[in-house]
Amino acid sequence: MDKQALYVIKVGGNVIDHEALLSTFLKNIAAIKGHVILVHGGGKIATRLGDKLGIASKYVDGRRITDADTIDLVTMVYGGLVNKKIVASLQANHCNAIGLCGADGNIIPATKRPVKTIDYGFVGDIQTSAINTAPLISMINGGLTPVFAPLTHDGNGQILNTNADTIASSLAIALAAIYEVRLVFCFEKKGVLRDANDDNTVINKINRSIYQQLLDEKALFDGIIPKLDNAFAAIDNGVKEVLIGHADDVLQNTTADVAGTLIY
Ligand SMILES: Nc1ncnc2c1ncn2[C@@H]1O[C@H](COP(=O)(O)OP(=O)(O)O)[C@@H](O)[C@H]1O
Ligand SMILES: CC(=O)N[C@@H](CCC(=O)OP(=O)(O)O)C(=O)O
Repeated sequence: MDKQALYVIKVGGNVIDHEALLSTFLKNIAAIKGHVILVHGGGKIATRLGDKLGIASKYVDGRRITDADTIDLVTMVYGGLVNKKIVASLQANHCNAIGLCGADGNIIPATKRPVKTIDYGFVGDIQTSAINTAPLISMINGGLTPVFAPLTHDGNGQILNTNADTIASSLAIALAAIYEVRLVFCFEKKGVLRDANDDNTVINKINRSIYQQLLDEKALFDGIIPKLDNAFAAIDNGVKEVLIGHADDVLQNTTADVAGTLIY
């Protein structure tokens, strides 16, 4: 029997932080025909609320250094504020969303990142083979739309902070045996751009050699690099298609006529 399609969709902090963009995006998510898992970030909001609370944010290689105060902050922001607002908004659009983090149903166990030169604190690394897909599959097949906050757990009661792109690609890989998975990264740009400030310079397709070329040309910086690494990890591990595009194009990116950047 042919596998059913599943869209694993990730939305980032710049969209979540923009009321109008987020509202349109969630309307579109609710309109998608077929199975969807939504993974959200929210780094920008956590940074802003942290500043108000006197918890300064520090990133190394795109990953937040997560000390004891910071893990409490991100648990509140990602697992509470952002996750519940998204779920309520999807419900208002008649999409039967259910809010989760990696600890719920033990779906995403993780290991605290070992200290090498950098101590990332309470940051979790995922082993894709450890993901428990059974509760997710029953939710999806039961008509629910799981909405994941970027939090995992160590199995001993400790919540861990895990990058949302990594959660999305790990879930996509874990579910690729069951579904035909398309992973869609949604952000505030039209795709991977030749010139990061010009939305008219979308690169339609990127393979590993083009990726290396773009790195050599210094056309890529900041979060787009780990996003592409997660995209290639997905493609290398059974995910059928990976797209990087604008949040406004999410509906189009669940069709054959895609907008943005295709990773192949
Ligand atoms: N060539 C590029 N094309 C697109 N974005 C780029 C490029 N180079 C750097 N970037 C930056 O990468 C960011 C996307 O990564 P990130 O901030 O982690 O997004 P998100 O929070 O949505 O996951 C963009 O907002 C942009 O500033
Ligand atoms: C460990 C780590 O860095 N976790 C991320 C999780 C949030 C995230 O990924 O948010 P965006 O998708 O909006 O960037 C963080 O705290 O920033």
